[in-house]
Order: sequence, then C-alpha cells, then structure tokens
Amino acid sequence: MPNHKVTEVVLLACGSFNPITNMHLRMFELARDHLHDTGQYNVVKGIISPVGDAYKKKGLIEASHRLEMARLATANSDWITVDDWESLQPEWLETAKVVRHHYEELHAEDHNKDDVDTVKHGKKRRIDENHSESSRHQKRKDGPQLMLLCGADVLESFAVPNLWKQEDIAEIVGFYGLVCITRSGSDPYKFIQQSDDLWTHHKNIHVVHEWITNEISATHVRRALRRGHSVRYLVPENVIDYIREQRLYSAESERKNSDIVLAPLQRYTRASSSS
Ligand SMILES: Nc1ncnc2c1ncn2[C@@H]1O[C@H](COP(=O)(O)OP(=O)(O)OP(=O)(O)O)[C@@H](O)[C@H]1O
Ligand SMILES: O=C(O)c1ccc[n+]([C@@H]2O[C@H](COP(=O)([O-])O)[C@@H](O)[C@H]2O)c1
Repeated sequence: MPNHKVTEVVLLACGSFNPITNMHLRMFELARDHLHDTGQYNVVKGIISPVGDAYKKKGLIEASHRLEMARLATANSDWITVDDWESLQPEWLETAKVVRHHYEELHAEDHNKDDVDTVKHGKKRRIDENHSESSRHQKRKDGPQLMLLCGADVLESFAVPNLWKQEDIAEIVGFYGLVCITRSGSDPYKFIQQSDDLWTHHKNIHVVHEWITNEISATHVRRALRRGHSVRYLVPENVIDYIREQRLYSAESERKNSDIVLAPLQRYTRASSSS
C-alpha cells in the first residue's frame, strides 16, 4: 500500500442559486468523485454560499428564499450544507473575502487550540485581530483544505477586465485551490494554458470534465417557471413545492434590479452575448 498523506478538503460554491438546480448539486458530487479518484484528497464537506441581495443581479429574488430553497435541496445530503454568512452581509463581498471567512471558520478550532497552548506554555505569542491576516498567508498544518468550486463560466470570467482583482485570483488559486466543472462551450484547459497567472498555479486548479453534459441553468429554470412550464427533474421536488407555495419567479420578479447597475458577472455575460 502506498504510504502518502490524504488531505481533507471542504468545497465552497458561491453563486446566485436563483434557484438552486440539480446541476448545482451535481457539481459537488462530480468534484468529490474527481478529488477522491486522485487518491490525494478526502472531501469531508460541501458548502453552498448564496450571494446577498446587494449583488443586484437582474431577477435575483430575496436571499431568504434562495437560502431556504438551497436548504430544502440539500436536506437529504449527508455532506452538502448551506451557509448564510455571505447572504447576510449588507454589502456585496468579493468571493476572495467569502473564501477567507470560511477558511478562518474552519481553522477557528486551531486558533482556539493556539490560545490554550499560549496560556499553557506562557509563550508570548501575539493572538489578536491580525491573527486572521497572518493565518491567510501561512497554511495551517492541520485541518482541511478549503477549495472554491465553480463552473467554467466563472473561471473564464477571471479574464474579464476590471471584474476580479488580480490579487484575489492569485489568492484563490494560489493559496486555497479551485475545482472547476466544464460547461458546454467552455475550454478551461485551454483557458488555464493561455493565462500565465493561472498557469503558475495550475497544480492547484482541478478541472473536472463533465461527460454527461448538462446545461441546466437557473436562467432557463426561471424562464420555464414564468411560462408555467414544468421544471420537474431539473430542480428538486421540494424546491418546486416551495416555489409554488411562495409564488416565486414571475415576470415581475425577473424585472427586479433591471434598472440598476448590473452585477459584475452579469455585465460580463451581457457584454459577451452582445458582441
Ligand atoms: N450546468 C452547469 N455546469 C457547470 N457549472 C454550473 C452549471 N450551472 C451552474 N454552474 C455553476 O454553479 C455556480 C453557481 O452558479 P449560478 O447560481 O450563477 O447558476 P447559473 O445556473 O449559472 O445561474 P444563471 O443562469 O442565473 O446565471 C457557478 O460556479 C456556476 O458556474
Ligand atoms: O470576487 C469577485 O471579484 C467576483 C466577481 C464576479 C463574480 N463573483 C462571484 O461569482 C458568483 C457569480 O454568480 P452568478 O450568479 O453571477 O453567475 C457570485 O458568487 C459572485 O459574488 C465574484
């Protein structure tokens, strides 16, 4: 038996989840299988982090509903969870800040242990508000690794001028790691190969090829709902019941935020589809 270390991993997916679809859930399963197949990782947890209302994306319904739907969708999963921290922030947060928050949460136990060690051994270790800053640049020896999970559209949006901060991309792929699921029309391998910045960290970017191509998108689901069409087998049953009970996704909800400055990735989507 080879004697190598298996790293525990927590997968974090950020997005609108407006609404959550079966493909969002599949992303987690695909990523976990892929990482397990490498023999180097053991995925212990998945976190869905819906974006807050301040994202102001067209048609984005209230975070409370998006969270509830994500909770219903993951109710029977023994490893995928939903976290409301990002959605409760009054301002839109860059994804790097969300990843940092979850990294710090995951290693909070280590921090507490450090506090105890400091008291026990009387060491003059400085544990203050800068602790999180230093821990970010100093990989913790224990505890799971946090990786950002996304579809190839998000990876490709890294190249959109003025969308992502370069230092945020470097931190996400350089320090944490990224798992990227292919989407039809995307070529993440080529994209990484052609970017010097991403190539530098290509060992931290795990591209998962989805062979059973599945183009479910939340936009298509909302459109079908507005037209009174079935979304059965695209969205979990209990989420469909919730949408019906709460009367979500109408022509009116789709107009939400349409008169406001576009959300960052939507600006990109609009620009690329109109070109
Ligand atoms: N069919 C899919 N294949 C691969 N990744 C996907 C797919 N659908 C969504 N994702 C990924 O899920 C994450 C959350 O996405 P998001 O909530 O924006 O869903 P979406 O279906 O792309 O939404 P919308 O259609 O409203 O833009 C993103 O990383 C996105 O790339
Ligand atoms: O951190 C950034 O600079 C950044 C720029 C563009 C998009 N994002 C995040 O990417 C996700 C995109 O979601 P969506 O629904 O617009 O495809 C969402 O969680 C955004 O907060 C993040």
